[in-house]
Amino acid sequence: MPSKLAISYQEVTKRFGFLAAVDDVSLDIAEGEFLAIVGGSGSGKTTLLRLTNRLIEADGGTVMVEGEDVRSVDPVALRRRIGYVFQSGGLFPHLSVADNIGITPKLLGEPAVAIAGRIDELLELVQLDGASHRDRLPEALSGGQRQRVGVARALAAKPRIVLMDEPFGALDPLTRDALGEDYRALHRKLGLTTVMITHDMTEAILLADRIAVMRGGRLLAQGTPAELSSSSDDYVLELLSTPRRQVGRLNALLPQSGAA
Ligand SMILES: Nc1ncnc2c1ncn2[C@@H]1O[C@H](COP(=O)(O)OP(=O)(O)OP(=O)(O)O)[C@@H](O)[C@H]1O
Repeated sequence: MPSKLAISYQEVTKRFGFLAAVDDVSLDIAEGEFLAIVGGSGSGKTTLLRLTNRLIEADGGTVMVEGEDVRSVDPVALRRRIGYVFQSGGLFPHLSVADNIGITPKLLGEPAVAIAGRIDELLELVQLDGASHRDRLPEALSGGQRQRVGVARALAAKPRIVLMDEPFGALDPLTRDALGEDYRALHRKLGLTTVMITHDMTEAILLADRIAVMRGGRLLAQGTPAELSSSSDDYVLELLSTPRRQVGRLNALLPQSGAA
């Protein structure tokens, strides 16, 4: 069944000097989809994300968001429509948790009472206890808590699209796993479209509906994990084989009756 597109990259190119950081990329992301972008360092993942909300401008091709060419949309208005979660949370260090979360609604001129209610709702949504967290500064939070606040802030203006740049990369594996699962549940519950960059193919397979693989600015392959496993590209197959190799090694090293 054809679904509406949340984002469509059409032959998009972005150069920095002689380097094509994003090189002729065409990719459609349907509304409600969870897409992971996987690729090595410098493969163009962040550049592609930043082209989506006009943090940078394409040199060639077209980026469409919800049916509109982003060039025809005011960049500030566009950014308020699209949530963005940074690797390190990207929180303002001098603002409390509540003020960090409420900053976009405040800039949009929403009444203070509505913003306070929204902050409570968002803290609950990302499973942080409001009473003990809302007045803290980011420095008084763990990495996982900071990322939860980062997600709450990205959702504050009720975006339908959320872009995430390695949101869970700096966390310990257990927190990372828990946060990934929690975010996936939020994505479903709120009917979001999510584009998440990750270095980790296992995370991509576990969380995303579809995976896009980038290398040297090019989109090498895209599809469900099952579709990617029939790719003819060696790099894609190598990336996909990593989780399986890890499972094999773990199974060999851990006793079968070990903790679940
Ligand atoms: N503002 C910039 N000026 C010059 N070169 C840039 C700029 N931004 C990115 N690049 C270059 O473009 C290429 C792609 O960078 P990008 O940040 O998109 O990669 P990435 O896949 O997100 O990498 P990582 O996983 O390390 O974050 C890299 O070679 C990078 O050095």
